[in-house]
Amino acid sequence: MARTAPVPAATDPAIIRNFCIIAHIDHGKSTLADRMLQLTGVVKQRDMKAQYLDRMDIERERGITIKSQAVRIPWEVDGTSYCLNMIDTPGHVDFTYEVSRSLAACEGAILLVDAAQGIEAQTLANLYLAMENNLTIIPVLNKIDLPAAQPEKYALELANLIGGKPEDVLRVSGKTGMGVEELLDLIVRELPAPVGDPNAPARAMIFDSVYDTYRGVVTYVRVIDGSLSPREKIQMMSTRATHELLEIGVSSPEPTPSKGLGVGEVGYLITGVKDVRLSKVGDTVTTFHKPATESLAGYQDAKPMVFSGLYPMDGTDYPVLRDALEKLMLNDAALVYEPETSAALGFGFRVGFLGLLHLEITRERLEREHNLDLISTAPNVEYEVTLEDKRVIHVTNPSEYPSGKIAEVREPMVAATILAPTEFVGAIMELCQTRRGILGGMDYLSEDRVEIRYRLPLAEIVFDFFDILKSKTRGYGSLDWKADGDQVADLVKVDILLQGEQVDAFSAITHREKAYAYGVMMTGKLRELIPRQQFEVPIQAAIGARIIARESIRAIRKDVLAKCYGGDISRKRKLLEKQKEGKKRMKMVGRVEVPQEAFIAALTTAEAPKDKSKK
Ligand SMILES: Nc1nc2c(ncn2[C@@H]2O[C@H](COP(=O)(O)OP(=O)(O)OP(=O)(O)O)[C@@H](O)[C@H]2O)c(=O)[nH]1
Repeated sequence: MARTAPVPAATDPAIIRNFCIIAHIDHGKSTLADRMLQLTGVVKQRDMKAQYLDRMDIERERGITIKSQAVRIPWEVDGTSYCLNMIDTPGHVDFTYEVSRSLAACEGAILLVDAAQGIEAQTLANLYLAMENNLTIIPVLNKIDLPAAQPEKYALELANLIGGKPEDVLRVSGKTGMGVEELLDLIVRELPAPVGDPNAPARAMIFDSVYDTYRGVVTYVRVIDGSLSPREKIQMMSTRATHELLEIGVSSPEPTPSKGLGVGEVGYLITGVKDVRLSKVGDTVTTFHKPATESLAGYQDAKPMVFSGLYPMDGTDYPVLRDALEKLMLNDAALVYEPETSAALGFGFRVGFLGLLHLEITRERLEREHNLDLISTAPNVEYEVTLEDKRVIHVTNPSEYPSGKIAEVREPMVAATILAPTEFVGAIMELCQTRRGILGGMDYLSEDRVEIRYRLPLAEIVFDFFDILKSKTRGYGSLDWKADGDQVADLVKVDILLQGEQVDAFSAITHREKAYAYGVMMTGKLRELIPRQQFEVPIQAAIGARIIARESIRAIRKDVLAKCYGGDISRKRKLLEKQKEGKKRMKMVGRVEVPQEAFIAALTTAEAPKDKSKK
């Protein structure tokens, strides 16, 4: 990596401005950030690649930002050189905690809204987070170069939302660069300079922590009080663990060592630790020799919300999966896992994620970076089960759900915000109602757009809720949610049995009223997916000993030689060999042969089986 001369220790806080850009997904945050880097000469034209800050391949391919980064940008206003620190925030709802820590590192936020789309659910969620952190907000309309842009309409919407005049809403285009210089000027003029006590014991907040193969964990911090210097011994206030500061520096945007970081500054620390868990987002860094007594507010441990079993398609890949998860964990403090076994799927892991996107990204990284083929079981949430003897257990896997003696079950809830054009209100309410939602309130943002708030069980939205919302609102609906306590729920475990044998991978915890629908759906699906055997195979769905749905696969003797007339023995042998090959990929459930594909298809296709009369 290219490194320039060390930057001096401690910049005068009066010339520092720390800001982030907050926006709904795809409203152009990364493009605007790129344009700023280019305009200020931080990144040379020839080095510019689209979305400079999105470093991970998957991020770039999917066009989403997962990990935040901070970049120092010089900008001159009225003859004074200012030092702007731009902190990039992840844009997806799964990473709300990381967003909130990035915001806490700033004094101000650019609230970026697509001038052709208007305010969306994450615009609001991020705005509320920024307000909770007392940030100064600069409203900006982006993509005004688009023919479909309606700046007048949405400037009014924004002004109504945060107070102020529509004409004060800046209009820019991250694509053409229009308005971006004015925006940089506005950042200097409108945002307050950081304040802190330079003589107090050091306190710096970690807002990001990433694992780098060559340098170990790189920790991004914002100094609140005091200062940090190279070679100093630092201490993490949550764990009291101490590390030596091997390198300290700023990103501009390549890592550039500095002689220290003072009040209000943003930079990175390298201590040689190899596990991001030792340097957690939200934690306070202080020095060992002059430790602060009080850590900064807002620290919390990442809490997994969604659990899924991950199994290698090929059982011999289990050690590869184990090593891959171990490696990934160094890079992802939110990931938790433990080994589990399934009679149907073999050896695997139960993995906890922040949300569905986190699950998808993790799975994709495992498959891509470690060349693995994986099966993931249907995602579920964590239930708190109180038994009759008062013992409390936490269930993240349906097969661990106790079969009786349950006093109470509690399920996690979320507060969801949905934004959509008013014509879809009926459809959205219907969807939320069928998902056991309770309407919290409704506000009109403008004549034709409405914000609807629901309290919903997390289990009802983790799987396909967003996709259905999108299709019911013809793509216009947006969703954001955050954890909102828990509630007592009437839940049951539905088991699926093949010829009387329970298949653990298909068990599900559902609301009592939905158990029947799940049973019918799963038995129907399996009837289509499992090939006929030489005997009849009953497929049943059961709650405890009570059968709630039943299908059966009729018996057939599959004669692979039927097509072989004539006496060509070598051809016959080939066919028999082929049949044997196929058998290897079969799993035995009791006497029933189930192709691996049937498991995967049953676990991955969410929709109910097609009309059976066609078969
Ligand atoms: N016409 C036009 N298109 C833009 C502008 N800014 C961004 N885009 C396009 O909008 C899409 C999304 O832009 P990104 O910069 O990736 O959006 P983002 O907000 O960073 O997305 P996330 O990282 O997923 O939150 C891309 O296809 C951009 O090319 C703009 O000013 N004008």
